[in-house]
Amino acid sequence: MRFNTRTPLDQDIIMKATQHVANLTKPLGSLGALEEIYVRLAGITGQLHPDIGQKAVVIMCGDHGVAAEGVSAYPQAVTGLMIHNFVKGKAAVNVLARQHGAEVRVVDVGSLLDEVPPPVLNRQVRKGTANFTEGPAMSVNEAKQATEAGMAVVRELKEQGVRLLAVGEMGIGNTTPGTAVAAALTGLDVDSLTGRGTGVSNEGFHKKQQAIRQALAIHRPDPSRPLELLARIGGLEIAGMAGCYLGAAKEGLPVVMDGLISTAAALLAVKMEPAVREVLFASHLSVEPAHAALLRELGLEPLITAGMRLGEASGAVLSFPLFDSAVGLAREMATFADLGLPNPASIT
Ligand SMILES: O=C(O)c1ccc[n+]([C@@H]2O[C@H](COP(=O)([O-])O)[C@@H](O)[C@H]2O)c1
Ligand SMILES: Cc1cc2nc[nH]c2cc1C
Repeated sequence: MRFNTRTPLDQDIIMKATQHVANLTKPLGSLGALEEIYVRLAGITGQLHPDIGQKAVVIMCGDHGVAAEGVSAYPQAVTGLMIHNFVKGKAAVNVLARQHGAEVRVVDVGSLLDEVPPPVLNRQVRKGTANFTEGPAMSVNEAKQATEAGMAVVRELKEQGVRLLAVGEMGIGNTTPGTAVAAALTGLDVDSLTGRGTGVSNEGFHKKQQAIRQALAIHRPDPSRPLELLARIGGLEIAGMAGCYLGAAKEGLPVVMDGLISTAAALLAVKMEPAVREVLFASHLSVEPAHAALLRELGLEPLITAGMRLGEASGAVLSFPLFDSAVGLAREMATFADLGLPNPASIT
């Protein structure tokens, strides 16, 4: 399957933005990652002064059959309970979204809930994945449906005026498929990639490594067939997030990833459609070891290292003020020309 995306970056604006940021009244390169953010936002939006005013966060939710292996510190019912918590506006991501002016869109692509509380979008493809230590997590068609649900949500948000997006997830057990996807895509060994997720016990940690190893042995996932890989060892919310990134590339919308699971979905989306890489931004560095490996593979540096491992797009939303700062600095700072100097090189 091909997901058509347009070529996102405007090279002419990139050149102008690079020149503009070099002419600001500061030592060359001294605003570090903020300069890169600004230039890339300009390239994606085609605007020398990018409009990222209207922001949204998408939280993809799904349950996992592999939870039956005892791989999480929390019971599976917490996925549904947290969906209700998002609706009440009481989860960490709701607080951060209020603080940083972002709308929260919760999408259920496959939790175990029989009744999905409004205004959560009910896009359940099935009620949780199958246990991937026994068979494929889902069918290729189900993975495709969940991916398309993510693409559709992003299209709607763009139409509603959203200009900067954060993507995250909720799904008890999902650091297990997240790590399996990371192992399959990076080729690194399971021992070095597996972390404790929500804080699983030693016993659970060994079961988790065992489950991942077994899944890789049974399914032999092929990185050159990302949709099939996603169906075999991924998850419904992972597919939904991959669709969000594909949608963002198609719509020319900058999109901020969160931790391990959302970054695994992003690398899958890049494997499906390489142009996705151009619209992706890393926010924080999760405690999960597989997260650093995935970011390395994507060639992206996290902005924040805060020892977080929450998920639900919390790290992504936390980074929003840095994006506003990047754009505000480029818009409001004086240039050397304003000080009567032709260009920064003439100062030395
Ligand atoms: O984003 C991360 O890097 C991250 C790291 C650890 C845990 N999580 C969250 O915790 C849940 C998965 O953890 P677990 O232990 O149940 O696999 C899921 O809801 C994620 O949002 C998220
Ligand atoms: C309480 C709780 C909240 C979460 N948010 C994202 N993942 C989570 C996992 C748990 C257990």
